[in-house]
Amino acid sequence: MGRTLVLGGARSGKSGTAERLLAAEPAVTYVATAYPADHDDEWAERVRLHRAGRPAHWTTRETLDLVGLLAAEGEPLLVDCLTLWLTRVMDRHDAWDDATWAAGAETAVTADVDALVEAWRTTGRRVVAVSNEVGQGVVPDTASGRRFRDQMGRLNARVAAVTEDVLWCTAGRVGRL
Ligand SMILES: Nc1nc2c(ncn2[C@@H]2O[C@H](COP(=O)(O)OP(=O)(O)OP(=O)(O)O)[C@@H](O)[C@H]2O)c(=O)[nH]1
Repeated sequence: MGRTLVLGGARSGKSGTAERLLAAEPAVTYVATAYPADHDDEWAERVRLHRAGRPAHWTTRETLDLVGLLAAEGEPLLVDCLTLWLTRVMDRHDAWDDATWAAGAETAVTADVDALVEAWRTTGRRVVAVSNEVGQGVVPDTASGRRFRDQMGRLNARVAAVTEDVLWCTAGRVGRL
């Protein structure tokens, strides 16, 4: 049992690292928080390759309901990834615009993040989550980009604070934080 957070940048090897951690499990639920494969052609091809690369006995769930899955008992979960989860939570609450952010979206996003962190902290399942480190590039030139970067950094830090094992992927190599 236990929690593992796998952090890194794009194409750093995060997903493969997370999959290898659970390779010996007899059953795994892969939780895809990304948009469904009909999002666009390039995305559909990526999703197809990811699916083809996963063990055939794994189950795939496409959902944002991480809290529900973490609260339930069951086989290990591989959550890929917290970055798309946050993106879609911000979409759902119309959180990109300054006016809507101030008018209630900040409160709604914060409540969802609080619930996720608490569910992650208290889960009894073996869980591995992948997340992107998005704060090491240039400062985004839009307010919404800077807001996302800040929210993502805080979410990663809050999840890491209640995680036994935090791994860092870069250039296909993995280190332990
Ligand atoms: N909707 C959906 N998304 C999936 C599925 N399998 C994988 N994904 C998504 O694919 C994304 C990860 O793939 P990439 O974007 O290619 O990975 P990356 O972050 O660039 O690179 P790595 O660091 O190597 O993982 C995650 O957001 C997953 O949710 C699936 O079956 N359905």
